[in-house]
Amino acid sequence: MLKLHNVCKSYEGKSQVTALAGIDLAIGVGEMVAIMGPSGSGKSTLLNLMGGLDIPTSGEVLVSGKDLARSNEKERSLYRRSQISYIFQAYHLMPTLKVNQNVALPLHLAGVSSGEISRQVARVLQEVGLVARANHLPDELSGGERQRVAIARALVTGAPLLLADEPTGNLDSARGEEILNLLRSIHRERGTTIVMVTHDHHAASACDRLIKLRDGRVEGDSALGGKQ
Ligand SMILES: Nc1ncnc2c1ncn2[C@@H]1O[C@H](COP(=O)(O)OP(=O)(O)OP(=O)(O)O)[C@@H](O)[C@H]1O
Repeated sequence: MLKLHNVCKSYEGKSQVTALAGIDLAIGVGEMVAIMGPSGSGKSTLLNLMGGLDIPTSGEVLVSGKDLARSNEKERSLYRRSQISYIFQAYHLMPTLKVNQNVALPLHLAGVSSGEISRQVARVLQEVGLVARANHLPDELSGGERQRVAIARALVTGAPLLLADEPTGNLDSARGEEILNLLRSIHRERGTTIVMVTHDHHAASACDRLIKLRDGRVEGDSALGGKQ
């Protein structure tokens, strides 16, 4: 699904920072992959390149054979809308919209009809166990519930690749476990490919594969059991 060839990313500023220094990786359809590494090792930069939010300084980011690095902004925007969904540590929900409106947002932006939006939103709220909270505002919810809203919003478009940046980073271990179980069941039931950046070894152990970064390079790449 995704192949990176000799990907480098530098940031220009007062001094040049090399965030990624030659990454070679292939991620297959239906994999659930954890990315770990020390602070500053390039994890978020790598996730942004996979999501078409940024382009590398050199190298190729191939999606189904097409190079995102050589695509224009319009093509990358289409890729982001149709292929990618994101979840973040800080949820990034719209505070003035109710749960069902937050989840509906990507479908509104895609111009989907209101009948279809209602059906899809009801379906994903059921999937994440939040039907009873549909008319609540985000600040009336617990952290775990907010992350489940963010997951519902990510699922509603049916994108095949879910990118998650520290999805359990703000949660206690019980709530974190619920989110990991939910991601695992999405992976199993829908076949969604999931790439998750985490600092937490327990979260990583929910995945099938662990990629370790250090100083912008792949330091390790190994298969994990993946909890069933
Ligand atoms: N927009 C930017 N401008 C300049 N330097 C940046 C920018 N974004 C990231 N960097 C630098 O690139 C390197 C990699 O950053 P990145 O955020 O990818 O690391 P990370 O592994 O995700 O770190 P953390 O675990 O702390 O979030 C760091 O040295 C960082 O300071």
